[in-house]
Amino acid sequence: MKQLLKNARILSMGQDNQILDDAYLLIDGSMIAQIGSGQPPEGIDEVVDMKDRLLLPGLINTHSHAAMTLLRGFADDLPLQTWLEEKMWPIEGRFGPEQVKWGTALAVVEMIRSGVTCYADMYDHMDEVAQVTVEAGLRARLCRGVIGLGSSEEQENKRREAVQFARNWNGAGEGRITTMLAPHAPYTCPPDYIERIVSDAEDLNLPIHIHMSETRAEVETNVKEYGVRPVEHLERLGVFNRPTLVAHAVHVTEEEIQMLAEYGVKISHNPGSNLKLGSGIAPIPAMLKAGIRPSLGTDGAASNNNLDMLEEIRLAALIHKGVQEDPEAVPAETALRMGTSFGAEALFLDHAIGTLEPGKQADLISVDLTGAHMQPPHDLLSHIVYSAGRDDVRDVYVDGIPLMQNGELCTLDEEKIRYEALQAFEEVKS
Ligand SMILES: CSC[C@H]1O[C@@H](n2cnc3c(O)ncnc32)[C@H](O)[C@@H]1O
Ligand SMILES: [Zn+2]
Repeated sequence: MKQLLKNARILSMGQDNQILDDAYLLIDGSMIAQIGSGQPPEGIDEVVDMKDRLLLPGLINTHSHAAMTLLRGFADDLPLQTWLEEKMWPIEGRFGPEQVKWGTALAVVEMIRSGVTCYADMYDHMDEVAQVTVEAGLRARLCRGVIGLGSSEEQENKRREAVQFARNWNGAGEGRITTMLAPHAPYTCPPDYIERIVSDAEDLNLPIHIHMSETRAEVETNVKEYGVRPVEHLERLGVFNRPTLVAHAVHVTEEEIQMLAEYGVKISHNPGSNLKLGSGIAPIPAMLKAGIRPSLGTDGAASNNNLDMLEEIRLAALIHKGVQEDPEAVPAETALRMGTSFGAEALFLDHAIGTLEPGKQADLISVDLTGAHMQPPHDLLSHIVYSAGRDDVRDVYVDGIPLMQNGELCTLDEEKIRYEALQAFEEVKS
């Protein structure tokens, strides 16, 4: 089927950031076939008028725990370890497939509404996450996060489950679902366990996703237990010999940044979560100088407390300017790339998504340009980064399929999801 989105303004985020005016984007099947200005092609099955809308690549959330929407506001204003050990892990221990299913569905509604077309998720009961994602039509890189603090039998069961999930779902949903393996963190997985997971990742030819150097306390504990900081620790365990995406990387030195750059390790910067948990601020300007292209993630809704990628993009553009006392620390264009094309690279999907270019999958969003806060419309990239809000997102397409049109969800029953999610939370709250 051929769909024509016409009368639009288009920000492709390809090599340059030029905006096309009075432009069209032709979708053939699941892919972008043509982008141009002026007279649109003929022989179209469906035409959508995008007057007063800016088309741009879908936003890519490279680190989340979707089902944690059920725990939004459950425990605020605590440091990471207390928050995890005393609040999150006890209630997550009572989560079953129903909690993960409806918590994830709620997250997926929130993400689509705020312009996310692809997300990475690390959690438990991942069959539910994958099923919900396929039904919603979103794209995702999914992994069963494993915490190796239990008996060796428990460890092995979780590892087998993670491998099974990664094998079963890689390529599902007409290729929209891909997978990874995820040892949760150096402080929750013993070294030999991480090594076994690296070897599984090699066997399956899949990337690794892991939390790393999120807090100063984590780094200090790692030094006490293993004699080295987390970056060197994971390097010694062979993690970086695989394509790897690390979440956070807040407490990393210049030398460590150099090492991560040399190994081509991908970074998911989670400014909202890091600020709320008081973890610190990742040295993003130094990473950019070293040639790393950091991506952006929300983390779970219990530490953020939303899944709004436009907010993460704005935070990334603002906080580093403040910390560095340098308004050029993270320019607007870089911040938007962190939420789009750098996100695609972080999920090893840049051959398919991240920019609007012929030959790529039609994963795109439209943003309404008529709001008072979007005037005058002379620098639209600036407005997206510094001014737009999630309610400005009007249309969301993945693989050329509309998931939201004119603010109406096309694939999900939002009211039912809201109801079921609250029920699922009631069952586990004590
Ligand atoms: C084993 S599934 C994922 C696991 O990660 C926990 N989690 C959520 N946010 C964070 C964070 O910022 N750092 C470390 N771990 C986090 C979540 O509660 C799940 O237990
Ligand atoms: Zn996380």
